[in-house]
Amino acid sequence: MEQVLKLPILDLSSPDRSSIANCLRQEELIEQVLDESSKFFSLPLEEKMKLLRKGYRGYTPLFAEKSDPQSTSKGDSKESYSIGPLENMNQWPSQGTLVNVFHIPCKSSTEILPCWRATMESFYSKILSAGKRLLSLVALALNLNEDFFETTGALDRPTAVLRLLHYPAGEFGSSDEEILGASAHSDYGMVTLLICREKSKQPLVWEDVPHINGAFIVNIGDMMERWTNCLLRSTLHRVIPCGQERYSLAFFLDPNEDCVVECIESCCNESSTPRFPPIRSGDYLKERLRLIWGS
Ligand SMILES: O=C(O)CCC(=O)C(=O)O
Ligand SMILES: [Fe+2]
Repeated sequence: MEQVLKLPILDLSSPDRSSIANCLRQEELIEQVLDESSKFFSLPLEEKMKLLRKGYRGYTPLFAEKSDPQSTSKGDSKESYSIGPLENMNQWPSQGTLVNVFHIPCKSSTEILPCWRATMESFYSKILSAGKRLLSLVALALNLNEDFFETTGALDRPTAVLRLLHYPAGEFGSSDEEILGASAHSDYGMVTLLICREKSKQPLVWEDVPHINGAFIVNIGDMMERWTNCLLRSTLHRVIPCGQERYSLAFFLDPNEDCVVECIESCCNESSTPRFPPIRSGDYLKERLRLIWGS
């Protein structure tokens, strides 16, 4: 029998939580982003390869990433395109100019995707403010000031990345090789807001996370787990192929690269001492990304 995980559903649509509520009401925009995303992924491979990932931004082709670096498979059966941050470009020397972030100047892409950049920028700004509001609620839940993640500097030029994901349909592995859409992993940062168009089936040992229209799935990331001394646990998750094409959008809201992530005072005491040494967010992220890309 299929098991579906009963996750708590947080309704943030009360008037005093307007920025999140406004974002969650953007179902039309979300559909547009998914449409624009599918148009991008339907471009010929050579067009997409012109936009190959620089740093973490840009196009990552099929099998180029292993979300679980220990996996012996040839890679995840997904392709992705990562965007962000939109401003303060100098913090990522590899990223180049604003135009390069979107890699749009190639003529055919401009013609095929006239609304692409505007749609992504609009969605990026909205999901960023929703993520920030969500973090203020996390802070309140931890008995901290609402602006805790602002005052630590985490949200001052955060490492916030919108990732468009496409899992093509089809059998990719030989019978003795298990190829997953995304091999098992937890996300690395603070919180991830996830939207998907198709729901994927997980075998019994994993639990199926249902998609609800107009809602995000929220994953706690590893840096949040370190900050809270495991009070908030990061979520191990994966995507298995279900024989159908699948599109999703993941928004990773991670701290400013210079932010030092160390156990929050209210999350440790004499019997629960800090489990992790302080780390600089940028160093931690760089190492985790090096492992999944193998470079
Ligand atoms: O596509 C999904 O549903 C999950 C993607 C994911 O876990 C990731 O990119 O980190
Ligand atoms: Fe993930």
